[in-house]
Order: sequence, then structure tokens, then C-alpha cells
Amino acid sequence: MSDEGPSTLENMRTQMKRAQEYANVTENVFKRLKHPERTLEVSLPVLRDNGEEEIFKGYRCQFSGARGPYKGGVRYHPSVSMDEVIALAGLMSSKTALVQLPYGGAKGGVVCNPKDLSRDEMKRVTRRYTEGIRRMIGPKVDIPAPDMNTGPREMAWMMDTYSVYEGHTIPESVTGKPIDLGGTPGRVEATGRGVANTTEQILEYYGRSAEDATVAIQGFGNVGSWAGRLLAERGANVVATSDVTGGIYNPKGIDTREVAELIESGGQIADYDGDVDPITNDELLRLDVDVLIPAAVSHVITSDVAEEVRADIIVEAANGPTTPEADDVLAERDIPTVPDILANSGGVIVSYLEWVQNTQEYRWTLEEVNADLERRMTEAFENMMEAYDEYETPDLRTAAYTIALDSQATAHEHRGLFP
Ligand SMILES: NC(=O)C1=CN([C@@H]2O[C@H](COP(=O)(O)OP(=O)(O)OC[C@H]3O[C@@H](n4cnc5c(N)ncnc54)[C@H](OP(=O)(O)O)[C@@H]3O)[C@@H](O)[C@H]2O)C=CC1
Ligand SMILES: O=C(O)CCC(=O)C(=O)O
Repeated sequence: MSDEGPSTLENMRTQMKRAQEYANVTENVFKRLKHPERTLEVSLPVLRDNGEEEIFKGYRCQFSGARGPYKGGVRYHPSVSMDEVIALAGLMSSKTALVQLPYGGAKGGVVCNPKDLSRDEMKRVTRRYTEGIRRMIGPKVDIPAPDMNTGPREMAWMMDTYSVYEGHTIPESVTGKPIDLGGTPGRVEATGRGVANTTEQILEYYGRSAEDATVAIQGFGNVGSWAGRLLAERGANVVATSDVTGGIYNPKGIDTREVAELIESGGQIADYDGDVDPITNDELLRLDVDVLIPAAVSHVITSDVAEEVRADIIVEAANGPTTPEADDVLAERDIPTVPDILANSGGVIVSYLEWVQNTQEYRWTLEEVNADLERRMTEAFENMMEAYDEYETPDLRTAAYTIALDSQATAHEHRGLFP
């Protein structure tokens, strides 16, 4: 992560502000959309395995609920802060509006390093966190889901803890659950699948194809590894990837399945002993590839990095990987960047499908889920490209935010919030 410039929240506001001149949004509504509706900080006493008690800090932010129940993931990471959680909740509000889900936006997080916590400690942190935010969430109010370092296991614990307090099982209180607890087939890989779909679409828009396209992916966790595997299945050549320990590179391509197996069995990229050269995360961002996919943390593409990016196209799988200053450089250099609020929306789209199935006590097939995901993302992509052409916005992000702002402003207007 870079130290460049303002906070994640300031960056999100700047990116939103750039769309204001194209969107049909009054100053009052815009002011409303700059600030969260509600935040909560919780202090979580958790018993460590060594018998000592440690206090962890947790957050939940409900940014905007004008369009429906708040929705957004829960992140476990040492760098989690209230500022970051608010910014990520703001991104969620724009994301759900852009892809036309009947939700607002929220986000949560716990300041912790999951690599230092045993399974039992993770469970105790998750239960305490859920107890801490329990009065704020609920199936019709605010529905948590996975983000960095959380997945089906943590969502199962959250759903269980919430349900115990309510006195009966409420699967629709959380999405991203294991399938046997009401999770939907396809949610685990949904964000990566959406990134792969979007990569194909943007390549096609520029008259190219995913077949043989070279791809570098920063971050090989849930999102990065599924995007990599699915792009490789479509003929792309994933030449580099990384985790926090550094990266690997082979211009002829790396075996994404083999690397994913290593990570899923608890290994790190640095342990991979295939036919690859080590590279740093900084070098990965500057590789000469067709597509660069940041799929880890925020602010990695700063203006300095943007000056040296050699990819033809960037697809943002991570939330907030590009600073506004870098956006300017990339626009100047004619490097299209598909923004996070579209590119990684596959996760929340399939979360929505899970929630709908839970409320109906019904289960769709994987094929139905994937088809619905693809239809929704294709429509959102086409809407963004239309806005880009019609308003002649400086970049794709501004086009995407213009649509999101319009939708949120219309919701405020219909509700009579600002006469
Ligand atoms: N999960 C989801 O459904 C969604 C996730 N996202 C976004 O996608 C991004 C990745 O999330 P997800 O895949 O779930 O998270 P994971 O925790 O599964 O994976 C994160 C990956 O990023 C790596 N990483 C962490 N810090 C750094 C760093 N400083 N430099 C380089 N790599 C780093 C991790 O390495 P290591 O394992 O070594 O720490 C890991 O490979 C996040 O920005 C998240 O907000 C967006 C929409 C939905
Ligand atoms: O699946 C969800 O509800 C939210 C996923 C998420 O946190 C995100 O899109 O950033």
C-alpha cells in the first residue's frame, strides 16, 4: 500500500465528485451521499488460546440506505480503520446502484491479522464481532457478506450467532454462507467470475479477445485466484501473480490451478516451486501485459505507478486500488480502467441472489446463478459504456459513478428526502 496523498475516503469522495457534473444530482443530495448515515465502533474482548484476553476493534458502517437494505462485506485485516470502512461502505452504495440491486451500501471490519489467529480464535473474534453489531444488522436491515480474509466459514459463524439471539435460524441474515446452510452455488467464485467476464467484455469492446491475452494479477486470494483460473479457462495467459510475500512471473504463463491449490492448502506464493521467476509486487504492476488486475488492497496504483504501467487495460478486482491522481495519468495515457464498482460487483450480485433464494426458501442451480450474474454484469457494462460515449466522461469510472449517482439521487427524490 502506498503512503501517497489523502485517505481512502477522500479518494472515494473525489472520484464521486468528478461525476457530479454529469449526473442529475442536486447539491443537497450530493452532500448527503458524501457522508455515512451511521457508524459503529465495537470493542471485542476475546480469549486467546494462551489464556490471555485481547481487545480487538471492530467497525460497521451503513453508508446509504435510500435504495434498500444496507449490504456489504466484512474485512479482517491489520490495516482496517473506520476511515477505510466508511470509504468501502460508500463504494458499496455506488456499486449496488450501478448494477441495480435493491440495496444500499455498508461495510464492516475487524482490526486483526488472521495469520496470527487459530481457528478457535477466529471463531471467538467473529462471534464477538457479530454480538457487537447485532442490533445494527438483520435480514431486512443490513446483510453482511465476505470480504478480505473472511469466507463461508466466518459467514456461517455470523449467521449462527445472529440466529441464536433471535431464537431461530435466519439464513437470509448473512450471505456467502456454506451451501448446506443456505449458501448459493457460485458465491465463492462469483467476484472472480465477474472480473473474468468484465475482462472479456472490455477486451471485446476494443476489438480484442481473452484468448492468448497476457494477464498479471496482484493478489491471489479468493477474487484474484478465481479470476485467474476462469480467465485461464477462457484461453488467457496469466503470466504473473502475487500475495503479500511477493510475486511470481513466467512470460509463457503460470499454472493458475496449481498455484491456487498451494494457496488453498495454506501455502504462500513465495513457496511455489514451479517454473517461475520471483518478482516484487511493484514490478508486477509495471509488467508489459495486455491486462493488469489489481486484486488485493487499496491505493496500489498511485500516479507514479500509473506513469509506468505498461498494461493496455486495467480491470479493478480490488476495492479502491487506483488513486484519483493515477486516474488522471491513466486517462492521459489512454489506458482504460474498468472501475471496482463494476468489475468486482459479481460478489454482491450473487449475494443478492443468495438472499432472494433464502427469503423464498428455494435453491437455484449453479447454471441459473451464473447466467443471472452474467446477464446483470453485461447490462451494467453496456450502461457504463453508453454513459461514457454519451457524456464523454474523462474515464470509465466517472461514467460508472454518473449512473450510480443518478440512481441514488432518484431514490432520494422519490422518497421525498430533499424536496
Ligand atoms: N471476497 C469478495 O467477494 C470481494 C472482494 N472484493 C475485494 O477484492 C480484494 C481481494 O479480496 P479477497 O480476494 O476476498 O481477499 P483475500 O483475503 O482472499 O485475498 C487477498 C489477496 O491479496 C494479497 N495481499 C494482501 N495484502 C497485500 C499487499 N499489501 N500486497 C500484495 N498483495 C496483498 C493476499 O496475500 P496474503 O494471503 O499473503 O495476505 C491475498 O493473496 C479486496 O480489495 C476486496 O475488498 C471485492 C468484492 C467482493
Ligand atoms: O457480497 C456482498 O454482499 C458484498 C461484497 C463486498 O463486500 C464488496 O463487493 O466489496
